[in-house]
Amino acid sequence: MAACALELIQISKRFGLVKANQDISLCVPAGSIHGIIGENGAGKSSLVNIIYGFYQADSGEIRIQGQPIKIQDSKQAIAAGIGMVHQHFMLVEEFTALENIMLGAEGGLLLHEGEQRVRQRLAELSRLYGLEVPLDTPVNQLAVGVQQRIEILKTLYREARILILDEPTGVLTPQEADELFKILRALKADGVTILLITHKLREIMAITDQVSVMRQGKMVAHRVTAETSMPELAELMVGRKLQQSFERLARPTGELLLQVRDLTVYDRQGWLRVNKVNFHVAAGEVVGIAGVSGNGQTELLQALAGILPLSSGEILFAGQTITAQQPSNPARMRDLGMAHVPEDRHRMGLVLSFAADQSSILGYQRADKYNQGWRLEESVIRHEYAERAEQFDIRPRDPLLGSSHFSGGNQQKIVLAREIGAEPSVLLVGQPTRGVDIGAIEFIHQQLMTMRNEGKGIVLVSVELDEIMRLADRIIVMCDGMITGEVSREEANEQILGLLMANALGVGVNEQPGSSA
Ligand SMILES: Nc1ncnc2c1ncn2[C@@H]1O[C@H](COP(=O)(O)OP(=O)(O)OP(=O)(O)O)[C@@H](O)[C@H]1O
Repeated sequence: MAACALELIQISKRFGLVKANQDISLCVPAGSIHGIIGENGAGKSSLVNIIYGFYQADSGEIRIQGQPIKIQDSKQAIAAGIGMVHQHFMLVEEFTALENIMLGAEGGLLLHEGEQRVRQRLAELSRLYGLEVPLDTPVNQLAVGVQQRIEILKTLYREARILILDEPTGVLTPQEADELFKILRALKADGVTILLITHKLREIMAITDQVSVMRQGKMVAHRVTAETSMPELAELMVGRKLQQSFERLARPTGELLLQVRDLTVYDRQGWLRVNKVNFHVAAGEVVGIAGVSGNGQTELLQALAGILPLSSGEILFAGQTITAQQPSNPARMRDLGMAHVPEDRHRMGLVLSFAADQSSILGYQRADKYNQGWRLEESVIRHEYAERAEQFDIRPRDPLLGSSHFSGGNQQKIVLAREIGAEPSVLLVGQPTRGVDIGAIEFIHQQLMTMRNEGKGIVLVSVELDEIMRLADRIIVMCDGMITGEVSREEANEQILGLLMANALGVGVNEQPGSSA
């Protein structure tokens, strides 16, 4: 086996009472792709944040190419040849790709001559590893997959030879994930060492050479990928066998809960995002909305939740008609019985500086049960949070811990527990299991199915086709803001959905098969 490009020796890290990492030892052989898996809160992000200098280990040693090294900040990590692509990108959205890549690399924006040099180098890197990136477009106009390529390019421009990716496919479509894997294989072929954190065992099997399993802060197993299997890894991660199916009551769908007619929505930058969309949701059904991310699904959910204004068309919900002239807002939609789990929990689902129990009532803080005169009823909030944390297995249980201090998957559970706990008649849910471990995915799917079986309506946006096909009764596909098709649960398969996602059938504005009007 090749020498360790990166070696960890008995790394430990505590946050208050939480032992995030306990005596972690790991050797990542040079030029290999090494996976790390583990449940939410197992300590994966903490570990890579230590390697990248965001956190300091309480004890233990890091060695790069056999040499012990102290990494006190990200500058030192970069100088040691380590690059990191975070779960949440670190790009300045208004800047172009080029500006982002240059930012901080050579003291900010360069003179024209310098810029040409940078462009040349980036062109070389792009060619070498298949990293196509439009350099002069502001980042906020680029698809998520492209933004991620910018992050990778940025690390390579800084000469990273060890690349850490923290859940890189959580935000990608299957096609974008395939692209990423091609890039990772090209990097590996060139001798780059890759450390990959993911919840997706299929990805582990497809791309890694070795895999290490973490549980509750400890490293519990190492395997050569070719010598293990998904069931073995799943069991090592959660310490039990997973249930494969859940109860889906065969029930006739009920009354119409939500109708959307000719809905057109522009985003805050003035781009047309939702283009004359028609669909409905009945009681007792999950309507899945599939699509490559960035094709209007986010804005559709936001318009339904009262966050984005309608440009034209109407939403009929709970006896109310919402139009451009008669707009709504999030508080009113909540009062009417619409709950929303936003796709981006960091920006919209939580206030990161709030304690967990405060985040758990966000948006519902005006409800009578939480208020006593002018004051918030803290004991009621705390009691309710304790119940939800127990039910959703939010770890750690501490209601006073800041929301930013929870692991990604546990933050997601806080948001889900709040919105499902509000007992809406329609739940809008975007990427419910992004960053969530397989045990928790099973639990969340079960919760959504229970809501459906109880006669609630669910609009489920997900880039995970497996998830949509598992949960949805009907699947609507969006491309370029339009509905390009609708398939029943029985008809759905990856090929059909893939074709509709690419609008290969060339559906236009006036011939939407998803129309229910
Ligand atoms: N800054 C912090 N302050 C307090 N506790 C923290 C902090 N960062 C992490 N923790 C805690 O450390 C533990 C490990 O968290 P970590 O984010 O490393 O888990 P993870 O395996 O990456 O989880 P996920 O898959 O959900 O992203 C968790 O219990 C978390 O709440």
